[in-house]
Amino acid sequence: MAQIQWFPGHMAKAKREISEKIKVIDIVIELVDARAPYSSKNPMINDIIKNKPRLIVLTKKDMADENLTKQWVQYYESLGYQAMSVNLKNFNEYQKIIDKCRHVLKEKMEKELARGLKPRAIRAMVLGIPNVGKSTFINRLANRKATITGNKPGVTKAQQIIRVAKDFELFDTPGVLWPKFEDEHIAKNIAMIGSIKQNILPLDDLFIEAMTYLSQNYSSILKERYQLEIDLEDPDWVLKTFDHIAQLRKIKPLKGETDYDRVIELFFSEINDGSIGRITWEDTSCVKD
Ligand SMILES: Nc1nc2c(ncn2[C@@H]2O[C@H](COP(=O)(O)OP(=O)(O)OP(=O)(O)O)[C@@H](O)[C@H]2O)c(=O)[nH]1
Repeated sequence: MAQIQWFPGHMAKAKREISEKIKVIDIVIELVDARAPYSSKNPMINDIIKNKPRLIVLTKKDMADENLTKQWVQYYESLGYQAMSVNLKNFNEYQKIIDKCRHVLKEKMEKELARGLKPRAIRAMVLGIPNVGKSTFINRLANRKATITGNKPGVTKAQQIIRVAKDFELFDTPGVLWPKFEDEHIAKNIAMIGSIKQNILPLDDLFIEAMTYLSQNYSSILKERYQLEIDLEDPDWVLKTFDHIAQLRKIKPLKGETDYDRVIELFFSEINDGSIGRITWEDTSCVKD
């Protein structure tokens, strides 16, 4: 779960460090969370990475709504980016990511060879806001086959470039970027996907927002998981929802009242571990810029 507190100083430092590293890489692998593929993007990413080739990877596709994931991949492709969705817990997916990077850079590498330059490995860097799977991605590839290729010019000692395939190298630390904080819709979504601590926002509000969204978009999940049907027209729907879940899950009352905090805790733990079902918190109509 995300722990970073972002201050202007942190943001400037992250931006500076990434801009520096970008100089020695061929491609940026931008990870976003498939459950909120717009809200989990860094607001300044275009400015930070400029025209560097980029692959947008929607992670956690196993936790997201399949149809919406397709829609989002198509959306990013329609903007001219290479995009794909993956489940980083599945090792087979990693090869697809590397293949896609090779595809993106095919022409560039061929041109280099034609100019008489020595064949060399593609060099990539992983970027993304907290909790989108950056460490999972790097660690998994590194454990498989990690050869430290030593310090290269422009790379500080603490940061190594690791070779993960014959023709593919990766920075062993990711670029951690800040999320968009500016509007409530986005703050809610990044809380839902664990990129900011959920308790930064009032949890009861977040619970109500989530239940409203689920009843409008995923009523079948509510029915299946909690045998719950919400009537948003009913002025008492919130209290009824709390009572229903408390009863269903046998949550002990607290001083004769429903233990609201326990219900909220249980609900968010099921959201966080994905046991609630596959949910995406936004479709492409939410894009503003
Ligand atoms: N189900 C599922 N879980 C994933 C996937 N990718 C990552 N995770 C899980 O998501 C959580 C966060 O992954 P990390 O790799 O720590 O994410 P990060 O971007 O490095 O996070 P920070 O260190 O906060 O910047 C971990 O519990 C991972 O196991 C995925 O594709 N599917």
